[in-house]
Amino acid sequence: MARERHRPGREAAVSALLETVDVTKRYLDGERRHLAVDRVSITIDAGSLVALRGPSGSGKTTLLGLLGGMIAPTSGDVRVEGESIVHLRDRHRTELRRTKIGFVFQELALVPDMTLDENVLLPLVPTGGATRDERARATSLLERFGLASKAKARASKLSGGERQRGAIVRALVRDPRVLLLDEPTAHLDAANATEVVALLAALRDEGRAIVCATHDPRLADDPRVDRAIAMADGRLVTPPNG
Ligand SMILES: Nc1ncnc2c1ncn2[C@@H]1O[C@H](COP(=O)(O)OP(=O)(O)OP(=O)(O)O)[C@@H](O)[C@H]1O
Repeated sequence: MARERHRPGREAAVSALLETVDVTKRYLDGERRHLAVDRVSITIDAGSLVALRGPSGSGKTTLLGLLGGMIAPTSGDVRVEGESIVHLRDRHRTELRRTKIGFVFQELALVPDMTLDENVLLPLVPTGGATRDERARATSLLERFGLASKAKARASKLSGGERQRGAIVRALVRDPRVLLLDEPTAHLDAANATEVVALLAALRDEGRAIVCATHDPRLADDPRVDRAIAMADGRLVTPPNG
């Protein structure tokens, strides 16, 4: 089921930031082929918070990976700000991913033996480390997310909620316009889940496109979510762009 919320006065600011056109991903699993995402066309606007829901194995994580250029499609197109990322050379795709897209994926959790501030600056290491502005930005993000006092704590000593907020800060350190999150409220208690949803809504209000794969009704049914899109067997259950 796709659900749309109308926000009066927001139309002028809205424009397509992310788009897939008939995108398909087929995994080769030994001799077997598995169709994880099947001809999905979806448009995600700037300034929108989207929940992607569906049963386990329906293709949510794969679609997130396709949207972020981390997974190469078998066919179809993926566009960021109107530019196809499918045919970009690897170097350009990596650069685009670094600058425009933030990921918070379950398997990319914080490094337990590093401090929170080291974790947050980690995405900047491949390009020569943080500049003074980037350090200042990381500090102000940690403050904004209520983590300033934990900056020097090892990630292994943080609570689940602090780790999740820390992972979101890390994804924001380059100030991307697109944020993709896999199960951002899983394993959080009610108070922490509510806080994460409020933070995502605030980041949406700054004009970002935010897509969350989620099983969690505390997120998918929250009134601050603009669209809840359901997947089943690799397909969108209802038209996504209405
Ligand atoms: N690397 C892979 N190789 C082979 N099959 C894969 C691979 N990754 C995912 N799949 C299969 O593709 C299908 C979709 O997986 P995906 O992880 O996208 O689903 P999901 O909706 O995110 O599930 P969950 O909610 O459990 O995370 C599943 O059947 C899965 O087993």
